[in-house]
Amino acid sequence: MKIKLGENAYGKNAVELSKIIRHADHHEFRQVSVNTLLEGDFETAYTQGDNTRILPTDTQKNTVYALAKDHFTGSIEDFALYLANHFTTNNPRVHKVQVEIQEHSWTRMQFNGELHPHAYTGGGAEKHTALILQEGNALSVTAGISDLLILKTTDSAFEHYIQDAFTTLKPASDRILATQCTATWRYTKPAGDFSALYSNIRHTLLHTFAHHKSLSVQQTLYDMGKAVLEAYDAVQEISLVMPNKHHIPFNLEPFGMKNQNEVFVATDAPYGYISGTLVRE
Ligand SMILES: O=c1[nH]c(=O)c2[nH]c(=O)[nH]c2[nH]1
Repeated sequence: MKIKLGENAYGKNAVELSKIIRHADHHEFRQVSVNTLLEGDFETAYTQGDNTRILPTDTQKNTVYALAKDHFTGSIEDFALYLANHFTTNNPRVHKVQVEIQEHSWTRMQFNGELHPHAYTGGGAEKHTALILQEGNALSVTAGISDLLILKTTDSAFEHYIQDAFTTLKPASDRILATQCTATWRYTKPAGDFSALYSNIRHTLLHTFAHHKSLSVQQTLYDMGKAVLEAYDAVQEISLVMPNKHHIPFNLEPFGMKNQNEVFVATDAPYGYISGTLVRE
């Protein structure tokens, strides 16, 4: 029997890095988690235990911290591009590099309308994400938001679906719409003002979610993605995952009370899983 090595890659995951950027009048605090992944001419490491071509994952981790000192000064996209380029140009055995960064959101405290110079509150689960793929000179930049918890208390319905022998769901003309949204979008070019693009795209996603009259999560997902592609030429395509975090009306009739769409059971599981990618035709 002949066996050969198929696809393979190696790198360091969850390199947890925080940084203070000291500006004249305030401290900027950043916290990221970095994954590096190398693909290339590493077959003999797997087949023969020959490590002579291997850049250890420990060194990859050290490289992230060392290069952060002077090169993590702006967006996570730019830092990931710098890291990918470093691994590509310094390691001829590497054919493809993937650098993935997740940034935790920290916001400066505000008192009497003034931002505090060095005290922060955490932003919960929401993260800004970036993924760089570099293959020689070819680069792709994908950015995104993960775990964006959003909810609206009206302007959401779900009706006119299939009714079969197992249907118990009641049509809802006015329901809570809640999701922990993950959005990822690929940029057309590997350069740009990625920080400004990120906050503008985030704003467009939120604005569309808030202002649109939803007939389903599927329709809301489509409208959010469409709004981004219409507003930003820099975005080539966008994917959204929007789990439906159900809030189910609680039956108050046994207590002689009418539930006027006010009291709900918030459920974790099971949950609806709605996803979609929007592309330019
Ligand atoms: O927006 C929704 N889409 C569905 O596909 C679905 N299915 C369901 O039970 N509730 C909902 N809501």
